[in-house]
Amino acid sequence: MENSVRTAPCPPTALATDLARLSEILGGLPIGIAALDPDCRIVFMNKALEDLTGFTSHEAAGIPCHHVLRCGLHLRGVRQVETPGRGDEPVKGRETDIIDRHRHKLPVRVTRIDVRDEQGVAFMFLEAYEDLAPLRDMERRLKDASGAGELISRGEAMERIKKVLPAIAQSDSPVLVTGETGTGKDLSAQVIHKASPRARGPFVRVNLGPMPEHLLEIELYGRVAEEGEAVPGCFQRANGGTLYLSELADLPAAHQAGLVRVLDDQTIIPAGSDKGVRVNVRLIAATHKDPEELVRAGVLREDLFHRLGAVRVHLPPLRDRGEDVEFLLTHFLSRFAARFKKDIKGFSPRAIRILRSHCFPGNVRELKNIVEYAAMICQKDMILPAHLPGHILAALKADQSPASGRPGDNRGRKRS
Ligand SMILES: Nc1ncnc2c1ncn2[C@@H]1O[C@H](COP(=O)(O)OP(=O)(O)OP(=O)(O)O)[C@@H](O)[C@H]1O
Repeated sequence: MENSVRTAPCPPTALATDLARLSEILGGLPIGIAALDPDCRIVFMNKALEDLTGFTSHEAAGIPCHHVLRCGLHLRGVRQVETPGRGDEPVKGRETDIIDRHRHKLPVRVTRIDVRDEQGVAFMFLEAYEDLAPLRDMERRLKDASGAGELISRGEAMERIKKVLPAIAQSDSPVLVTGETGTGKDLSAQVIHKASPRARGPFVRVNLGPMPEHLLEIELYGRVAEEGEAVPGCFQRANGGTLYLSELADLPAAHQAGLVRVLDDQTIIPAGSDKGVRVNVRLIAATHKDPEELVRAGVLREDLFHRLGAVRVHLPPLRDRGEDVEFLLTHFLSRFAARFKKDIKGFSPRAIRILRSHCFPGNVRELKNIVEYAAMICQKDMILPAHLPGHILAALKADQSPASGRPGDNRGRKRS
């Protein structure tokens, strides 16, 4: 404080002593505090602001504030510095960004108060800087949990499933998610993770689709440093969180046996090592095939199926979800219209008839893609048949042909 008082031209001596006391008190506050003189030079900064800016109070004393407090408040417009007490609006809880010691933008909330003498003349300004980064981070996490990652539905089939997901999330058992492609297996796994006590841990997604054996081994269990650079496997990357393995049926039998061992003792052995590494991972596996049939065909090991299948979530195809189709069409249309900044009010009766009669072999993914395409090319306030992708109209025509014997309804068609 001594040095800060030294460079402040205005405060009377009594105040200098007061400031020394004040800085001692302000030093312990978790928000950044700066005192400025009437020329907007730094008089002192407390510890929190020193940590944020990377300047000590001693270094900053006497320097024009915009060199140290590099935020919108001090670097805006023609006047460069918004001068306190000279006709500018009062600064009370103003949200802006400040450049921190690492040259990163940090969101802050700034409040400024005038310190006045007996005549009411402001001779000093105190500014408080609240770090909003933790708040923004929490807002982002809440948005992720309830916004983009939400399973949208209205029909009974999905509502029933959504009701049991929170209970599944609370248990730590492995889960097997089944359902055709695009029914939301990956999304359901994310929902389970986000609602579970592991939500703060990582969610790691691995596609077990075709991969050479030796790479699969490394992808699953990692590699120790002796064989080159150490590579953490997906179990290590997911430590403390959830590992989502899609396309379980593509996992070769030898690796399935390894997976059973990991599920039993939560220990992995990285390639190039003979030492086990303990991991704390919840496993969610998925397949778009019928797991019982896979066991019968010898593709899925029975012991793995029993460990994974104790908790099962089966997502029905979209064609069996009744009112979900229209609900999802409306939901995605409002989302994409907003994203493309278009004022599209809905679907024309004919467009909705066509969509209603489509079987959506790609399920929700296909529906979402169709709406995205239609919203992108639509220049009217309504989605018309002409805005729908060609394959929908072609499928409709094929179904309407006399040879099909099904005039205009292709809902019963299953994905091949
Ligand atoms: N009920 C739903 N509400 C909102 N979006 C959904 C829903 N179901 C699926 N989606 C969206 O559809 C797309 C496909 O979903 P997801 O990847 O979860 O399906 P999947 O069953 O895992 O597919 P695949 O087996 O092909 O990997 C994603 O963009 C997902 O966000």
